[in-house]
Amino acid sequence: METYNIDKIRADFPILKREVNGKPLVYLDNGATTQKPTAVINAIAHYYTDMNSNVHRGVHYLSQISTDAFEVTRKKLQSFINAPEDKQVIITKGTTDSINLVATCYGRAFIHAGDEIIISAMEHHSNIVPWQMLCDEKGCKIRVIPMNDKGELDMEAYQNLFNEKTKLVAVTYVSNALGTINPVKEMISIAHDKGVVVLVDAAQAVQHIQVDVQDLDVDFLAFSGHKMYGPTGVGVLYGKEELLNAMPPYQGGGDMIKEVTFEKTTYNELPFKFEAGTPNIEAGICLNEAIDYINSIGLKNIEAYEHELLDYALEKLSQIPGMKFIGTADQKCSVISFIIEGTHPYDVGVILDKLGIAVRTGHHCAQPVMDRFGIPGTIRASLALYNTKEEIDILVAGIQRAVNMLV
Ligand SMILES: Cc1ncc(COP(=O)(O)O)c(CN[C@@H](CS)C(=O)O)c1O
Repeated sequence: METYNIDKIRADFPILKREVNGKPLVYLDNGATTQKPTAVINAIAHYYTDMNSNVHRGVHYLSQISTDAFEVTRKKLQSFINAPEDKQVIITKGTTDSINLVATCYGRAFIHAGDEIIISAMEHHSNIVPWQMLCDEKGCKIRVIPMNDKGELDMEAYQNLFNEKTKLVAVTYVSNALGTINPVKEMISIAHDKGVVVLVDAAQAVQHIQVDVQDLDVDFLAFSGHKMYGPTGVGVLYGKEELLNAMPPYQGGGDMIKEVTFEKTTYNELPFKFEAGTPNIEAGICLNEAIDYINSIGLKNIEAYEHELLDYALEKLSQIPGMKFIGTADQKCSVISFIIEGTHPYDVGVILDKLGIAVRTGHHCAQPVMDRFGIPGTIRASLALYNTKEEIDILVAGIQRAVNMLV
C-alpha cells in the first residue's frame, strides 16, 4: 500500500474536527452515510453561486455548462464501474430508487405469475420489499438463499433454488448488517448458466472495493452517491444495454420523451428514457468530485487501509467481556456488528453517543437478518477511509464504560 496519509485525509473532512457532547466526534456510522470532503462541499456552493440552471433543455450558457458538468459525472461513473458505455449509467435518487426502477420496469415486463425471484437472507429492505410488491402485483414468488452462522450464503442451497420458473436473482454485494462480501461473480455465472438475470445491490461495496461490471458480467447494479462521500439524493442504476432498451419506463414527463402528442408519445434514448423530470442537478454534478476524491487516494489503497483497520478493530473488540460478533464471514469489509451479553444495543448506542461516538443500533433495515440470528438488533460500527486506530481505541473504551454502567 502506497503511503496512506491519514492526517491529510482527515483534514479533507471538516466535520471530523467537530465535537459531539463536548467530546471529539468519532464517526463510525459510515454504512448509513459517509462524511463529505471539502472538494464536494465547495462544489455544491460553486454550483449555486456560478452555474445553477436546469439541464438538458436550455439554449443559454448556464444551462449548457450545467448539462456538460452533469454528463461529465455520468462519464466518470462509467469509468468508475468500468461500464461499456455511459448511456448504461442511469442517474437515480439512490440505491432504493434504482432497485425499484428494475423491479417495476423489468419486473412488470418480464416477470409473470408463477415466476420466481431469488434473494438472499441478508438483504437490506430495499432489496426485499420492491420484489415483494412486484410479487403482490404479478403473482410471482420469492425464494431466499439461507446463510450459515457466520453470515455467509449457502452456495449449494443457492444452486438448488433455481428451476424453470426462476427469472431473476437480486443479491447484495456487501451486507450492511454483517459486512459479508458475497461471491457475486460466481453467483452471476451460476445464474447466467440457467438464463437468469442478476441485480447486485452495491450500496455498501463501491466505496470499499473495486467494482467492475464487465468483469462481474452483472445485468443490473445499484448504488448511492451519499455512501461514497458524495451528496445525498443521487445514485446509479447500471444496466446491460439490451435489457435497458427492452424495459419500458415507469415515470413519464420531461426529458424521457422524443415526441408527445395526445394520440401517442415516443420515448427518448438511453439513459434519458429512465430520467424523467429535473434531476438532483447539484448532487449529480458534485458526485464527480467524490469520485475524483476516491480516485486520488486509490480504491486499492482504501481497501487495504480499511482492511487493516477492520482487523485491528476486531482484535481489540474481541477482548471485551461478553462481546458477540454478528457476522463473522471470512470475506468481510467495513461493517462490525455485535451485541454484548447483558446489554441492549440501544442502551450501549446512547451511552456511546454521550461520549461523542456515532454508531448505529437496531436492525439496520435488515430485519430478516436479526430474525435469522434470533436477536432484536445489533450495535454496528461501520468504517470509512478516514477512520483511525485511535478512534477504534476510543470506541473500545466507550463500550467498556457502557458495560460497566449497564451490567
Ligand atoms: C445494502 C444496502 N442497500 C440499499 C440501501 C439503501 O440505500 P439508500 O441510499 O437509502 O437508497 C442501503 C442503505 N443502508 C443504510 C440505511 S438503512 C444503513 O445504515 O445500512 C444499504 O446498506
